[in-house]
Amino acid sequence: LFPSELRRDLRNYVNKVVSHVYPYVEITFHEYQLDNSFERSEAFGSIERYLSASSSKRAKRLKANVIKGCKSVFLSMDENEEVTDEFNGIKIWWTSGKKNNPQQPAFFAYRRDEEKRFYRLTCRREHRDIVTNIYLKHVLDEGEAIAVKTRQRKLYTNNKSNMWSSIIFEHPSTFDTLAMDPEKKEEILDDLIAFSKSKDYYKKVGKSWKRGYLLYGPPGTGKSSMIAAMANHLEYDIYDLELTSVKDNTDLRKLLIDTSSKSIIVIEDIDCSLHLTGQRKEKKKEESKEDNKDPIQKKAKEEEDKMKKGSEVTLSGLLNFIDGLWSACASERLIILTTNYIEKLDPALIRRGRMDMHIEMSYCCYETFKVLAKNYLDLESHELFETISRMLVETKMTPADVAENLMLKLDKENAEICLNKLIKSLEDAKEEARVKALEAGKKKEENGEMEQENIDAKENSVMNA
Ligand SMILES: Nc1ncnc2c1ncn2[C@@H]1O[C@H](COP(=O)(O)OP(=O)(O)OP(=O)(O)O)[C@@H](O)[C@H]1O
Ligand SMILES: [Mg+2]
Repeated sequence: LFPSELRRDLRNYVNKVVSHVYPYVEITFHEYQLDNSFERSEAFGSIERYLSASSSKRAKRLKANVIKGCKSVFLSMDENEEVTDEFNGIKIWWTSGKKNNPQQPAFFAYRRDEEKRFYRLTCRREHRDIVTNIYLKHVLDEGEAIAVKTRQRKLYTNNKSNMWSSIIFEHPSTFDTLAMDPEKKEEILDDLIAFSKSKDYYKKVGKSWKRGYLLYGPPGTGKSSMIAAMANHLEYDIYDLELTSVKDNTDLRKLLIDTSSKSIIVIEDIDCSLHLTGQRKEKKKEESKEDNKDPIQKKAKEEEDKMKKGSEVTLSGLLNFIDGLWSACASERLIILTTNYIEKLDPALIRRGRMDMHIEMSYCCYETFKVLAKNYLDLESHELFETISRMLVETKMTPADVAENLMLKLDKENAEICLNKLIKSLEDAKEEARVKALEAGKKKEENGEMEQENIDAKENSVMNA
């Protein structure tokens, strides 16, 4: 009856009128933003998690997904279900649905139906600003937080072919089981929590969202345990970077770009990895010699040097990374270096700003011992504690050694036997230290005598001459 043009005009007109009086705003979030996109929309995932956590109690028809390798069941709203949410007294409606797209090209036809899903938010028009500016951010943040909590965390290591391979990370160490000075522990915890919450702050000051910790101290004082405790506390993944199997700076960069957000990048025993220490100083010397050479020649020389050395990661490559040049592409990372010898490291590597916090893990003190006694023996106090406290001042013993003594190994062992075992070990250690000191003293004396003899001999020869 109607000419098609007129019909179209009329429909447009009706739509306009309806949208003018219709008091609601609708926003749709598709699972795949573009029809030809393979990448699942992050927002969709966050909304799904948010709704399943906050509204699934209210939705009547739910869909269960069992996550692979995980024992929990993940409930989400079924299709065409509606739930309401409240935010600051505002009512928001969410519906889930499926998009039917008959014109979908055959190429994408293998996609399962459920992969064309969407969530639609409806709110009153006058709430539009609050919903788009504040509520949606809240939903996305919450959704992301849920994802972090429920995901299985991984421990990644780099292999020879310059890729990360992962296993599930299940280290039992936590800040509760970590034995160290309680004040220091508190300080570290506060620092970590402040970091994990300061996304906006880092953005504001234009820094990439990362933080560096240097853990140093003798073997067996809990450096690796501390890293595991940090990862457990923040629920981050760990990337354990073995620098010696990274070929050169380019490979290093690639590995680093491959790391995900919310992770800790760990380089253990940095003093043993490569010749990072002092290398820069040598280079500087060379450079000043070559300052008057023209740049092309210089570059050629550098390349040649690199080839000769069989190309490897350099200190400056590592510094570049730590400075966030390459970590700028993604955020929320901790970088942790550990070493047994802090004095061996190039100061450039550990200056403040690169390594924000230097944490010393040291020999067992009384406070440390008390935590271990509580963890291993369930003991808060005992008459032998005083003796042990005194002995720990006199004798250096690592928490690892103390823990070893406190471990209940045989059925017949009890707390008192363990404490006595520890006292015995402390006595032995003290004796050992005494003998060592004596020997060292003797050697020094001998050396001193020898030097004196040398001087005497020289004087004699001068006199004779
Ligand atoms: N501070 C500590 N609190 C609790 N347990 C500790 C502590 N220090 C050491 N241990 C115990 O000793 C073991 C070895 O500690 P850890 O591997 O953390 O030492 P480390 O400092 O990393 O040593 P290394 O320098 O040799 O790598 C741990 O498995 C843990 O059980
Ligand atoms: Mg270690």
